[in-house]
Amino acid sequence: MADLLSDDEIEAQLPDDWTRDGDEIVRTYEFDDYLRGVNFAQMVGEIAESQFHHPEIIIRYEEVEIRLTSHEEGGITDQDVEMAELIESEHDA
Ligand SMILES: C[C@H](O)[C@H](O)[C@H]1CNC2=NC(N)=NC(=O)C2=N1
Repeated sequence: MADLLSDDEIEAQLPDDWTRDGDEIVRTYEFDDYLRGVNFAQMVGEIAESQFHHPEIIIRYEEVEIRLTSHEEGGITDQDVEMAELIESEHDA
């Protein structure tokens, strides 16, 4: 079990363009068309499976919202930050 991060730790470790929303960290990615978003969601799902840490993925027209929290711990842990960083690195690839 990972430890819950403090408010200061969350603020310090949150990757650029991610925001905190209560017990979740959130980012919305924009795409030129719907299917690029769908493909991105698939890639996020593959990362989630590899890390066994699963975000909420909301697919909308030309945008995908990713919401991360650690359910078992009941808040934000370094697993969420690590997932956000992995997603960022894949998105920038
Ligand atoms: C039983 C429990 O659901 C599993 O251990 C994993 C699966 N994926 C998970 N994903 C997230 N975001 N939080 C969890 O606590 C979590 N737990």
